[in-house]
Amino acid sequence: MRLIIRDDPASAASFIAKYIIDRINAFAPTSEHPFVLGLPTGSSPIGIYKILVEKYKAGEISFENVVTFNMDEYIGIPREHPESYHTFMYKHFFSHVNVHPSNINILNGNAADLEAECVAYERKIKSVGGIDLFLGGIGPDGHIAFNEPGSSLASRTRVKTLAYDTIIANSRFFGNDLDKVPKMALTVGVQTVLEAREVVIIITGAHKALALQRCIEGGVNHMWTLSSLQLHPHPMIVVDEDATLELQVKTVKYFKSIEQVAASQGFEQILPSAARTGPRHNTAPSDAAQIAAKTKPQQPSLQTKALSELQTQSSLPEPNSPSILSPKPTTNMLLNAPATEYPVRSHTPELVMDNMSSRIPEFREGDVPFDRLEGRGLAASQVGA
Ligand SMILES: N[C@@H]1[C@@H](O)[C@H](O)[C@@H](COP(=O)(O)O)O[C@@H]1O
Repeated sequence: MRLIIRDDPASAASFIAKYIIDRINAFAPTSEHPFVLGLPTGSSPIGIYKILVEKYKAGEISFENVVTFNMDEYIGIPREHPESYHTFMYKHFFSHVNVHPSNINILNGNAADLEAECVAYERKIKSVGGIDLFLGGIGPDGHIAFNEPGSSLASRTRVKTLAYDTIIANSRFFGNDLDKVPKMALTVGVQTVLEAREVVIIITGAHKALALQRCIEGGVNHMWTLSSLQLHPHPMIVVDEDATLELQVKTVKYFKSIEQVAASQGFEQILPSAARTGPRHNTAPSDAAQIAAKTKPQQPSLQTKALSELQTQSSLPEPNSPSILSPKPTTNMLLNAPATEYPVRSHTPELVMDNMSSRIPEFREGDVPFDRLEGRGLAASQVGA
């Protein structure tokens, strides 16, 4: 788990936008091998979309070969409704960048058969090779997408009844009239999110501080569905200072120090490599090897070996089609990483100056360092050195 803490919502958004741009550019997507991006709605990601649009206009990123999947959509309001998630996405992002309309996927909350719509969505995600990076936000009750408290942690895309808290929270977009807020939605499931190769979450504001605390310092729990991220190999949560208000001071200090120390020592965010996730259905082994080569392996010989081992065993069985009543979670390929694989790490876009090492007393000759940390300072002679 990486928890990136920034002063304010704008700095958190800037961090994530830069991170996504770096990831897409490093991936170098093509039409045969597109980058698959999961996207959220809500007020929290608006700042991220704004920067992505600016950077697209400045020529720093292209969405030409990016396929998108949105997290959720209300049931029963027209797609043209000002508060539909279709409208939101076109207003804040899609209308301003070069993503192909045919590469945009948003659940249809007016489908004649809503359950078939959900099954088809999961199938479509699999058909493009899975989601490379799922960006998300949370509700004040810790829900991710519309996976309300009590949602199964094995859930997949499905019809969901909204919790009263969510209806109240979202009524601000419907003239504060609870009756106008849709009571149901289509949403990707917790398992759908967990199967993304990377998950990046933005959380800002004091009203989400309790949720962040429960999700990070508490156990994995279906009442705070974001806590399921503890089971993901590469989760990154980016927050502002207000969102940390319920965390223990030592938790905040620790995560801040991770960022600084890890960057200085070369242990930044682990990226899902081709070897870790397995070749895509439509990716020839030679392409997969090229992708692995592009991601700056630290020990190429081991990584290449792991990749070729994976390729020989990688006729992964085609997953059975999930169904709403009997979701059959496919084996999480992320957890099948060969033990011999060396991690590939991302570059941290910006650092904050908080270094845990500055709080550790300097070592003086004759000291036993571990005892100094305990404040007991035994001389070397006392331990027979
Ligand atoms: N379904 C969406 C979530 O995906 C989103 O994370 C949440 C938070 O929205 P906001 O960022 O406006 O607080 O709103 C809705 O419930």
